[in-house]
Amino acid sequence: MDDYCASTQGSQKHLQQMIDATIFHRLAETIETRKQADPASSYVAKLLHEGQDKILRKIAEESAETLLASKDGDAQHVIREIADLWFHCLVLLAHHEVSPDDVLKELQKREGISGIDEKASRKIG
Ligand SMILES: N=c1c2ncn([C@@H]3O[C@H](COP(=O)(O)OP(=O)(O)OP(=O)(O)O)[C@@H](O)[C@H]3O)c2ncn1[C@@H]1O[C@H](COP(=O)(O)O)[C@@H](O)[C@H]1O
Repeated sequence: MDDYCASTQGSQKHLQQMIDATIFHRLAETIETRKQADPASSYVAKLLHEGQDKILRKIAEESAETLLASKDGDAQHVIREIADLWFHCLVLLAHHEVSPDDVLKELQKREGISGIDEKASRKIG
């Protein structure tokens, strides 16, 4: 039993190390450091300094550009626009003092729950 617990803890630690190493987390850490940076030398600091409305405008802009890239049928362009969109969403999360982990945990909670079933259960209540 002790061996089992040790091995489970070992794999959980390994999993956590893998999660910590993702670009989402590295980028979120960089964005966090930019809260103290000079807006003249950092794009993220500039966005955070200009505030929520500027960040939301960028998200709306990048969403529209994603839509246009998709309608053009250009998958590589879609990838670049979604990268812009996700990046600006990470800046919005930092503005709200929350981490990408909170979003990942929300997705994890929904894992395996069909959107069709979830919607139907809303109608019953
Ligand atoms: N991943 C990104 C990233 N993706 C996109 N962008 C910037 O997001 C902007 C996208 O907006 P647009 O294409 O509309 O460009 P724009 O017209 O110049 O923007 P606006 O003047 O309208 O605000 C561009 O300036 C891009 O350079 C990014 N800027 C920064 N990062 C990451 O954030 C880190 C910190 O950046 P700094 O804070 O600038 O050091 C970097 O090391 C990168 O890892």
